Amino acid sequence: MKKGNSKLEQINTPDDLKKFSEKDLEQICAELRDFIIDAVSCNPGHFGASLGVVELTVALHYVYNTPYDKIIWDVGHQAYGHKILTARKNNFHTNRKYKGLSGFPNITESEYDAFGVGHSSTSISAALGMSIAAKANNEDDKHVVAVIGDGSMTAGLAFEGLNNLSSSKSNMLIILNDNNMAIDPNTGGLSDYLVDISTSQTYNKIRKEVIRGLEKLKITGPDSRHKIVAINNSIKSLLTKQTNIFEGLNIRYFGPVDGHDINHLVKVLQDLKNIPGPKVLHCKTKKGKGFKLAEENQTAWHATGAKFDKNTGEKLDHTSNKPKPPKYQEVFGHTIVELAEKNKKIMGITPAMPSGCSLNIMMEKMPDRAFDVGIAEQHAVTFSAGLAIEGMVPYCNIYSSFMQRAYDQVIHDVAIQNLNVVFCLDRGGLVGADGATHHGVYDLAFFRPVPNLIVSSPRNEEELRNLMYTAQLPNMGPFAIRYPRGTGTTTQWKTPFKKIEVGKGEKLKDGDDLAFITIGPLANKALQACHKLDDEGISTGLYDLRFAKPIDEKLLHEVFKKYKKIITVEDGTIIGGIGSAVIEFMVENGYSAQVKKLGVPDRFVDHGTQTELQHECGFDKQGMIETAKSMFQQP
Ligand SMILES: Cc1ncc(C[n+]2csc(CCOP(=O)(O)OP(=O)(O)O)c2C)c(N)n1
Ligand SMILES: CC(=O)[C@@H](O)[C@H](O)COP(=O)(O)O
Ligand SMILES: [Mg+2]
Repeated sequence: MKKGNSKLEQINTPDDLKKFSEKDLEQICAELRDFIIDAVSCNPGHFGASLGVVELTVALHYVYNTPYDKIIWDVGHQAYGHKILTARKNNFHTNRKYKGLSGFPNITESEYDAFGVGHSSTSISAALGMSIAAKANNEDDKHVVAVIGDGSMTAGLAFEGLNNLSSSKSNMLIILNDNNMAIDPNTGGLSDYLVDISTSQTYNKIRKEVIRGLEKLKITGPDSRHKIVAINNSIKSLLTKQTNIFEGLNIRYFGPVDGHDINHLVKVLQDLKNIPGPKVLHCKTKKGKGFKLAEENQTAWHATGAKFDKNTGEKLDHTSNKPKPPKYQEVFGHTIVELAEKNKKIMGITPAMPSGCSLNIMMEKMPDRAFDVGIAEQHAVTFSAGLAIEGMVPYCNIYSSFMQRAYDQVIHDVAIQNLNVVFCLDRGGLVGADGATHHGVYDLAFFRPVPNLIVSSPRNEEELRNLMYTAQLPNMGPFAIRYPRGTGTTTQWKTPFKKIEVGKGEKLKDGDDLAFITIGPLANKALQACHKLDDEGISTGLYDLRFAKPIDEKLLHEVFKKYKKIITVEDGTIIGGIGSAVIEFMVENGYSAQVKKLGVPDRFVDHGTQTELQHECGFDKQGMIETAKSMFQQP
């Protein structure tokens, strides 16, 4: 778009947008789409979802009086257009960067971000709360809109919201953004059902049969036309009620509408503003709309890991061509297949993250033994419990931060019954650009108090394999293996399986003055810190716990007998993690030492690269060295 002709250039807030006439909206949508493509091509982030809701975004801000009216974007990975139209266009280039804009709506960032999101399926419940609060605050003119995708609609939480909404007097609107995709193809009956109500096959089929029946009874004809229309209407309302899940719940259903027809969307939303009671607008959209490659390969373009050429789509990944270590998720994906080939009881479960956690490798090779259960973390855990109680060995892979959803199921359905469910917690630790909602930093602290549960974290890829192998050996019970986002350290990871003794840590280096106690891959950075400190005259030891539970008491006795200065290091909260465990051990066993805990402090950590965030929290190599030195400077 040439300078001067651009309308988007003149828009900084929704009020600016409203100054344009409806006939300008198509051009504004095209410019907004280009802006998103341009921005994400230079600064990687979520992509397809935002492209798919460009028209919806423009229509919503055109029709509603934001920020007074509330729009709640479920998950929030589709809200780039919303951010650009709400006073953040000029710093959108900082999206997901350290100290820059958040990749998700965030109430501290903008008054237009009505509710903080990142985890899915919260929008209906939050919108209902906000709409009831509006009534209580005498803001009867306030509109509340939840925008939720078909994938997010599969979660139990969304249905809990719907159930509550159905018996309320709220006027809120749910926009069901149906692109028939989650990150991977959406799974389960709901997505089929949405296709079904879109084409209204059931309604049309029954209607035709009824009309044929009436014709046979010879009550059709010109003079009985009005009767037929009346019968037709009552059949329609009956059938819609019976065949439409929302109508069946007393939530009026409108649609499906073409979510890319901006002018029609504006009209529909204007009409819906005047319709009281809870309602759903079913909007059909295409994920990746307007960028051919993203339309064709929606999973790969859900989020762009690297910069790309916006004309060709070619990824501009300038890292060297040397063989790279695999990502931890890939080690999981290949190893589970190897183990499942040997142990026929092994099954794989993921709640909607098959390509994210690499269970897709098993799903392809063993479709009857690997399941994507939709965005349904709670169900994933209890489903795994059901498999385990009948003798299967389920590997339930859930991103650490999404596991927060299923805590009760871990305790109630798995741990109390001591079932051999293997929890593979991918994305343990600070994850980087997704920020506070996605950091997997609570798992060590929330799993440690659960009886029966083994809590482990491998130092490298080889150990991940061996822990996965160990977890399926007889009489193991619930077994959690937590590993980080990203790559490990070696290309030589595919070694023969070896059992790791449960609860056994490892001394990695001997020293005299100070000991580091770590868990997970941070041991590798701690080792570098040790060498540097040794060079500078502080003789350091290094101990990798490997298990947060059961903790290696023998190893800890050895440490506390030898050292009076100890630093614990973990990529997790310093409250409740291994630092806390070590101090508990010290107190319970009557030792005294100066112990410093490094890890995620007692506050929420925003987004940035993993390196930047570890540095900010003070548990990178430099933080370890500085903390160690400071312990020798203090009286
Ligand atoms: C509780 C939870 N589980 C998993 C995810 C990971 N996740 C993010 S977006 C997404 C798919 C969402 O699909 P949909 O709602 O249809 O949105 P679309 O991307 O199709 O616009 C998933 C599984 C999440 N954010 N929150
Ligand atoms: C929005 C969301 O929750 C996911 O798209 C998440 O950002 C994926 O993270 P990974 O890139 O670590 O798979
Ligand atoms: Mg979708």
